[in-house]
Order: sequence, then structure tokens, then C-alpha cells
Amino acid sequence: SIRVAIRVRPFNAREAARGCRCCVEMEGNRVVLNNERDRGANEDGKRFFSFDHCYWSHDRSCDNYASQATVYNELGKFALDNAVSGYNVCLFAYGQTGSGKSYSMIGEEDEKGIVPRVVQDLFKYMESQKDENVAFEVVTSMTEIYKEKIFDLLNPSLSGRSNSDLRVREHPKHGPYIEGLTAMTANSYAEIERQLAFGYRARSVASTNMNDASSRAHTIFSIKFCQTSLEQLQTGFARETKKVSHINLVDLAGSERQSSRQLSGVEQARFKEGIAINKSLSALANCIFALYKQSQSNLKEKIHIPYRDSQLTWLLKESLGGNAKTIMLAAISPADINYEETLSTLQYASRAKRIKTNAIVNEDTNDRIIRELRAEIERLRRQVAGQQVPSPVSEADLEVQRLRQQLQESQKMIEQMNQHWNEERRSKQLSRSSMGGLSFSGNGLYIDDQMCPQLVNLNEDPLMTECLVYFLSPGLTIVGSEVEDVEGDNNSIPLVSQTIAPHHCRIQSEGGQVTIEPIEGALTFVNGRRIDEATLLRQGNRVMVGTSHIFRFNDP
Ligand SMILES: Nc1ncnc2c1ncn2[C@@H]1O[C@H](COP(=O)(O)OP(=O)(O)OP(=O)(O)O)[C@@H](O)[C@H]1O
Repeated sequence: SIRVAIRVRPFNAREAARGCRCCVEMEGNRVVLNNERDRGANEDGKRFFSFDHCYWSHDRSCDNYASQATVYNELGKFALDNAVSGYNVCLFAYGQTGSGKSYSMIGEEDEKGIVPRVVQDLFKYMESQKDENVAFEVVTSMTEIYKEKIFDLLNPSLSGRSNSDLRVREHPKHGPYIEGLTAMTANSYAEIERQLAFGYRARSVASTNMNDASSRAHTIFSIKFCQTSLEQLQTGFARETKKVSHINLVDLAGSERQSSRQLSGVEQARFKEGIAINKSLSALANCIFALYKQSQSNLKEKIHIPYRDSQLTWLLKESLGGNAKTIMLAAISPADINYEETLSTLQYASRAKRIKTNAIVNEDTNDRIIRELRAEIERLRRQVAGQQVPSPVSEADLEVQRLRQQLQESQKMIEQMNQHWNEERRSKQLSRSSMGGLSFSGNGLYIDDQMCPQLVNLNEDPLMTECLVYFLSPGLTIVGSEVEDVEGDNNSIPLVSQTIAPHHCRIQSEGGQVTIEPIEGALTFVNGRRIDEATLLRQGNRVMVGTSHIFRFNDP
């Protein structure tokens, strides 16, 4: 379920000057609203709401005062821990204008909020995991949805509102995304801090009755976090595991009451912004309501969730009802003059609590099974160790035996998984070689396997040169015109021409060395010299098989 937290701020200057009464109390994870004139409240004028977390930030002198660090330690750390485990996470701040959303998300110079703290701890995590077999990548982007238009806050050409708005598209697997959005790689916390400062300066902010610096748009700061680790297997292969998670930190524009009185020019502009903000927030409310209904319903039929009704809900689709662990931080004012807005925020948040998302670790399926089996083995090992106290009780012996058996079974499964993984990799390599070993990226052509030695074709036609890459996996590779039937674990390279024998030559790759040997004197040349025995290949050697297949040997 979506995790929901409520935070109440101190009185602002205006509320203090008007001598407002505090209408909010917090008891553990329960919020109590007080208003004797509220007809929906109980006879004591109270309404009760429970949430996953309640943060009392109204009065610093109270024992239960929740500081920026307290809020981060629960919400931000939860988001970060899940992102590190490979889940998509989304943390969004909701609430009336001036209720404290930006304060919680961004914070102030010496009271940093969730966003900078998440980034800081993300870099600390990467530092702590530094290892030559692990690589990390952090890519950030920052957008603003202002009056239903999407702007790129990290685009340096941004000047005023002239930056043309961007479009949302939908990826069949990963869901909606913004086309053409600037994505920046960051190598340090300081870099992201600069990006954040730049992006936040470019936001649409204006002074309103409720807040001197009110965000007039929704701001989304996104981090794509990739973790690639390389594991050396006993089989000689190196297994690459990749986990990618998307962290979306969303500071929503504040909901506000619309006035029907005569408005001045500036007020008119704020009023129009307010309409757009309320429109997208009500689209969000409608999605939350539909998702809430879906969670209540036992019906098989699916309820339509109106994600498409606003850019905001469309972009948050995966975070609300899809593949993400989502946290909603609802900020409220303590003042009685804002009672209605506070009540509506709490009702909104109560509904969100019931929404269930469907978060999964974003990694290769085989990686997931292997990871789960490893965890299982570890658990069983610990259990076996725990049970090994000498005991005459035969029941304990039986338990140890059962655990041992389970452990063996899990170990066997993991071996099979690794074997299966290797086979898959090999078959991918074979299909790559039969396709000419080509891989395409958006930027053109690249050879995506730098780990194996390779034979790269050379051709009189420069356009045809280096178009074919044969990857030489550890073990034996048979080259010939009829190699479909090569047995066991052996690999094959099929070549067709009159001068190629059915089984023409053997290429052995072992312990980092590769040799080539003709079979029954078949025509094979290394650097123009005919060979008749196993010959060691060196980086850059020219290899000719028959009279028309020429390659360069590449050993990365
Ligand atoms: N927990 C808090 N402790 C101290 N001051 C706070 C707290 N929360 C909010 N404030 C102060 O209240 C004012 C309004 O907060 P903030 O700008 O975060 O509201 P907001 O919900 O983001 O408003 P808007 O929707 O208009 O952008 C700011 O001056 C901020 O410093």
C-alpha cells in the first residue's frame, strides 16, 4: 500500500498575528482534528484519522517535535533503501498552499529537506560500495508542470516561459515518460546540489496570500539509479547483473480556495494558475478515488483510472498504481482558519492509504531467481549452524538433516540456474554471430561484448569491414561449413565457401589464451603464413580461413 505520512507545521506569521487556534493534535500515529462546529465530527467536536506516520512539527519545544532529520530518517531512508534494492520509488508532497510541502521536500539552507538528503545518502551509499566489480550511474532530470504544460528545469536555454513545452509519451513496458527531457549524469553530491539550485531557481514561484514564495507548479525531480555488478563465475564466465530504479521526488503545487470576488490584474493571474493547479489536483484526487474504489472492490472487472485527465496523473501513473513503492507526505496547517482545507487533505490522504501498487525489483529474471536462492541458502546455512548444538534428541537431528537436504537442493538449483544462464548467454552469442554479431544502439553501431576475444571480419569493401564479430567463448569453437552438429559445450562458427571444409579448424580459448589449429590440414593462415599446427593468436593478428574469409583477432 501507499505509505502515507502527515506533517503539521508551526503557525506562520499571518496565523500568529490573527491569534489563530491550533485545531490539530497528534497521538502516536493518529491525527485528531478539533472543531465544535463541524457537523461530521463526534459530540466532542473531534475527528480521528490514522496514518503510517504522523509528524508534529508545530512546536519545537515539544518532546515529540519532528525535525527535518526525523522526517528524512523515516520517509527518505525508506525511499532510498528501496531504490538501492532495485525498486522504483516515488515520494510526493501534497497539501494546501503554504502548508509546508517545499519545506519538507527541499528545506532551507541549514534545514535541508528530503530531496538533498536522499541525494547525499545515495552518494554515501555508492562510496561505501566502491569496488572494481561494481559500477553506478546516476542520471537526473527535473521538470515542472505549469498550467498543464511541461517544462525542462535543467535546460540551460530556459528563459522565462519561452522554453517550449515537452510531451509525454508512453513506453509499452516502463509506462509514461517525457520525450526530449534533459537528463544529466552526476558524479557527486555537489553536482546534484548545483542542478537542484539551478532547477529550483527556474521554477514558477509567486507570492500569494498564504505563502510569500508559493510554488505555482508541480515540480518533479527524478533520479535514474543504475547498479551494474560483475561476478566471476567458476565456469570462467563473468556474470553481469543490472538493477535500475527510478526515484521520483514530487513537490506538488498547493491546493487553494478560489475566491469569487473582484480580482486585480495580479490576482487574476494567480487565480488562473490556481484553477489549473486545482484542476490537476482534482484529476489526482479522481485517480486516487478510482484506485481506492478498485482496492475496495471484489469485482473482477477493472475500474477505469482516469490517468489521462492531466499531465500530472499521466506522469505519475506508475507511481500511483503501478511498479513503484510510493509515499505520500501530506502537509497541513495547524490553524483553525484553514480547518476545511486541512480536513480535505486528511480525507484525501486517508483514501491514498488504501491504494496498492505493484512494485517489483527491476532486474533480469534470472538474476532475481539467483538472488532469491542465494538468500535462501544463506538462511538455511544459518539455520543449520544454529541447530548444530550436540543434542541427544533425535528430533533435532532430524531437523538438521531436513535443513541440510533443503540446503543441498537450493545449492543444486542455483548451480542449474547458473548453468542455464551460461547456456542462454552462449546461445545469445551464437545468434549474435549468425546475425553478424551486430548490435545497434540509438547512437549507431557498437559491439556490446568487450569481455570475450573476438574475430572481426576484414573485407576489400571498407563498408563491409568490421561488420561481423564472432565472440570466442571459453572452451572450444569449431569453424566449418557444417558445424550445426558440434557436440556438447562446444561453440561453432559457420562459414560457407568452396574452400571451407565441413570441420575446418579448431579455436581453443582457455585461461586468457586463444589458439587456432587446422583440422586435417585445412587451409588456414595467420598473418599470411599457412599454419599446420595449433598456433597462439595475438592481438591484431590477421587470420584467413580458406581463401576468402579474413579476420582480425581482437583480444580485449
Ligand atoms: N515544519 C516547518 N517548520 C518550520 N517552518 C515551516 C515548516 N513547514 C513550513 N514552514 C514554513 O512555512 C512557509 C510555507 O511553507 P512552504 O513554502 O514549504 O509551503 P508549500 O506547501 O510548499 O506552499 P506552496 O504550495 O504555496 O508552494 C515557509 O516559510 C516555510 O519556511
